[in-house]
Amino acid sequence: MAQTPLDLDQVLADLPQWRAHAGDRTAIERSLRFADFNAAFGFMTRVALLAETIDHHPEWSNVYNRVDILLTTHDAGGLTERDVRMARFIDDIASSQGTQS
Ligand SMILES: C[C@H](O)[C@H](O)[C@H]1CNC2=NC(N)=NC(=O)C2=N1
Repeated sequence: MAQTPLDLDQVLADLPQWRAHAGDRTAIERSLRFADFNAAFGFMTRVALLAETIDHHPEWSNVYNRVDILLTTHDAGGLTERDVRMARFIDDIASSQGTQS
């Protein structure tokens, strides 16, 4: 579902733990480190359940206890409220489970 893209700087101003993607797409990124693979995969499972619920999916990779996440809305060619909602959800979980790396 297409939506009007949000301004990158305004999104980042509200999400201090996220950074701008340094590529040719408008996207935000956050890297997290957990205690171990079990904790990292548990986090990914919780995010995956939200992703299916709101039909909005992160681009991410996992190596042992590390999860690198990129958020953007492909359908809109930029950032939308769905990315902000996903980022806030991730921040909430990470504040109790993960650490920034
Ligand atoms: C058909 C389906 O609703 C779309 O492809 C959804 C699925 N998940 C998505 N996830 C993300 N990150 N961006 C999208 O534009 C998107 N679109």
